[in-house]
Amino acid sequence: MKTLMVQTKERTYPIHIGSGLLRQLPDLIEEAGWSSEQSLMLVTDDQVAPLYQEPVYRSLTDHGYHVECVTIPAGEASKTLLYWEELLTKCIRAGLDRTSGILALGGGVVGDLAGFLAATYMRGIPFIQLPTTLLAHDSSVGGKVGVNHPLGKNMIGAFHQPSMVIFDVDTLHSLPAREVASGYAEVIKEALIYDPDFVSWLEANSSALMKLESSFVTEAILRGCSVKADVVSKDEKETGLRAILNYGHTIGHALEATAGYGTYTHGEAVAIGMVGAAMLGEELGLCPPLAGRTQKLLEAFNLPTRIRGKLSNEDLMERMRRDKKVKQGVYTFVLPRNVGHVELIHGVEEKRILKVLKCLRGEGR
Ligand SMILES: NC(=O)c1ccc[n+]([C@@H]2O[C@H](COP(=O)([O-])OP(=O)(O)OC[C@H]3O[C@@H](n4cnc5c(N)ncnc54)[C@H](O)[C@@H]3O)[C@@H](O)[C@H]2O)c1
Ligand SMILES: O=C(O)C(=O)C[C@@H](O)[C@H](O)[C@H](O)COP(=O)(O)O
Ligand SMILES: [Zn+2]
Repeated sequence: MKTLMVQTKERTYPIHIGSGLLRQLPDLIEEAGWSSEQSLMLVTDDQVAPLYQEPVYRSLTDHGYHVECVTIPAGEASKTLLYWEELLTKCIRAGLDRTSGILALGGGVVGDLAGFLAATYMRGIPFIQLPTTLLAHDSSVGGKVGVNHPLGKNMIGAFHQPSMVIFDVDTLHSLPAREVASGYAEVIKEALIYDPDFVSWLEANSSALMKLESSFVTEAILRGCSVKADVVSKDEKETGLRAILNYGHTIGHALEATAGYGTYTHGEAVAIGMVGAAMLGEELGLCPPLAGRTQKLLEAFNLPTRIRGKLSNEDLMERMRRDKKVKQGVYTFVLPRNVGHVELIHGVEEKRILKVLKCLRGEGR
């Protein structure tokens, strides 16, 4: 098992990464000060439940915990206020109190929703992230929790740090290929924003990584989580630096919401968004040519690099105007300066974005 630490004002907590960790859950959560006197709620989705709920439930109840299990339908469409309210009702009915804890067993959807539940139930109770998707190496760390609104991604939420992240890499072997690829989009993002050597390593090892060869995937998760943990430790609430973790997300989030949640996976949308950001960086003369290299890297991980389907520019632009990084109504993007280095740029002209959207539809380059 490898352990990284996240150090924020709210709390310092470990990210444990390794094989067989779900079997060691009772011992690991004890490290976070949890004990069988607490009631627990285990939140998961209906695709993860048949795979991993039972062993987790059994190991905890065998150690004397009282555990209530709740399941949401799998997929982005469940990350809503409706399911949040339904889960709150279950917490109240189950009699959870301020000493209770929530376990989020699943991908980013479960983690964000269960985390928001933990942030808001009785004004905040502890929770532990048990990520089961590759993408969730990103979502489980850093305390951004929340739900979508029909008008925009993650528009409702909070910062609420988990007490611990326990990433059992064995769970990745049941992931559909599309979700493996999607998870690598955020790994590639972490490399592109922070670490040129990491980018070269991903380029050199895409084939082993896509096959989920154990030492490679563990290293990718460790390096990705290190970037995330470092950025979050320096700027927990996104007053500055943390915005770089949003690379590719201005276009990405607009695509997800406009196409309908779940049409693109989050990672696919971010992949297209990163190509768009590289094109925009080039268009504005901020960086040397990077879009081609970005695209090649994403393609090596079977990720899309062009917009598909009929999505209107008006709808996409409207979503981008509502992006959470926007201040004083001007379009705001995280854009590259070079490989491994990005910056937050306010006031990008509409005509430049429209030109990039045209390229992303395969009409310009
Ligand atoms: N909070 C953050 O900092 C942050 C960071 C990145 C992404 N996110 C959010 O995360 C969400 C995307 O997360 P995701 O990609 O994990 O999606 P997800 O949670 O929908 O999981 C993807 C699919 O994989 C299934 N699945 C999960 N684990 C599995 C396993 N081990 N074996 C088989 N199937 C499994 C799920 O049931 C689902 O169908 C988005 O809502 C995104 O906005 C949040
Ligand atoms: O942790 C962050 O900060 C990120 O931006 C990570 C992103 O990968 C993630 O998708 C996050 O949920 C986006 O945050 P948002 O504030 O743009 O909703
Ligand atoms: Zn993301």
